[in-house]
Amino acid sequence: MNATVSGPPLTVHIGSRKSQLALVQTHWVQEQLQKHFPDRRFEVHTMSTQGDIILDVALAKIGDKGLFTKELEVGMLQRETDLAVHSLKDLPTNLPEGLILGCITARENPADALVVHEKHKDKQLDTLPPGTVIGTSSLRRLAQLRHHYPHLEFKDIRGNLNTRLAKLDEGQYDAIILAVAGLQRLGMGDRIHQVIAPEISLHAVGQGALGIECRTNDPEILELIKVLEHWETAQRCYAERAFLRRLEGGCQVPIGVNTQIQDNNLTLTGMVASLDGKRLLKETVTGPATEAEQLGIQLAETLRQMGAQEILNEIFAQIQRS
Ligand SMILES: NCc1[nH]cc(CCC(=O)O)c1CC(=O)O
Repeated sequence: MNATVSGPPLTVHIGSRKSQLALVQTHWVQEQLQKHFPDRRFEVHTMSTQGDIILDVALAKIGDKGLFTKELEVGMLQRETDLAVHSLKDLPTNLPEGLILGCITARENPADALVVHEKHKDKQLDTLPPGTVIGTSSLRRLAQLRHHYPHLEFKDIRGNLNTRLAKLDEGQYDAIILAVAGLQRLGMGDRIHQVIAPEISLHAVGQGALGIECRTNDPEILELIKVLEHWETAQRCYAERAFLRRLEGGCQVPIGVNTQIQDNNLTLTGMVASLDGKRLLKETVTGPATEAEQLGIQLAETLRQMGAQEILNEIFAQIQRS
C-alpha cells in the first residue's frame, strides 16, 4: 500500500496592514515564529483596511467596529492567509464566526503619552496654558483629559503615527496624545514628552499588546502561535476585553482600563466618562487571575449600577446626531 501522506503546509501566510507600525509588529511576529519553527516559511501579505482608507472622518463617527481588521479577517476566512497580527486594541471584542484570538503577546507599556510642539517643551499637562490645542481622535483620551484639564481645547486628528507627528510639527496642534507603545515600537520613544499616569488617563482595552487571530478550526496554526503567548498579558487583556464586551453598545466610547497581576491576583480598574468629562465613573475589582473574564464582567455590572449605561446611551445619541 502506498498511502500519500499530505504533510502540514510548509508555508504559513501572515496578513498585515500596511502602516509602518503594523509592519514592524508583523515582522516581529514573523521573526519569532521563524526562530521557533525553522522548517517552515512565514510569508507576510499586506492589505489595506477601511481604517487606512477613510482618513477624513472622525473615528467616533464611523463607529464601525473592525475598521482596522475586517479585510484581514476576510483573507483568513477565504484561506488566502492563515493568521493576522493586530494591535490588540484595534481588534473588536466579538470576532466573526470561524475566527479566534489565538495568542496575546507580551505587552509594552500600555500608557498614553503627551507629545508636544517645540514651543511647549518646557511644559507638562499640568502647566499647559488655557486654550492649548490638543490633538486626539480618541473619545477616551478626550473625556479623561477634559475631566482633569477643562481649560484645554481638543481637536480631532487622524492618520498614521507619522502623519500625526507631522501635523503637530507643522503647528496644527500644540500637543497630541499617542500610545507609548506605538512610538517605542517605531523607534520614536524620544518623542515621548510625558507618560500620562493612570490617575489622569486610563489606557484603552488591549493597548500595548499584539493579538494574533486565526481560524478557529485550525489547530496547527493555533499551536504555532501559542508559543508567543504571554500568560500575564493574556489574563489582563481577557479581563479588559470582557469588561468592554459587557459594557459597549456599538461604537467607539470613552472607556478606559488599567490592570495589574500580583501573586496570581488580577486587579482591574475601569472607567466610563461622558464626552464633556463632567461625569466620570471609576471602580476597581480584584480576584484570581484565572478568573479574568469573570472579573471583567463583574466590573462592567458594577459600573452599570453606578450609572454607566445612562452615560453610554447619551453618547450613542450624541454621536449619531453630530
Ligand atoms: N488607534 C490606533 C493605534 N492602534 C494601536 C496603536 C499603538 C499602540 C498599541 O499597540 O496599543 C495606535 C496608535 C495610538 O493609539 O497612538
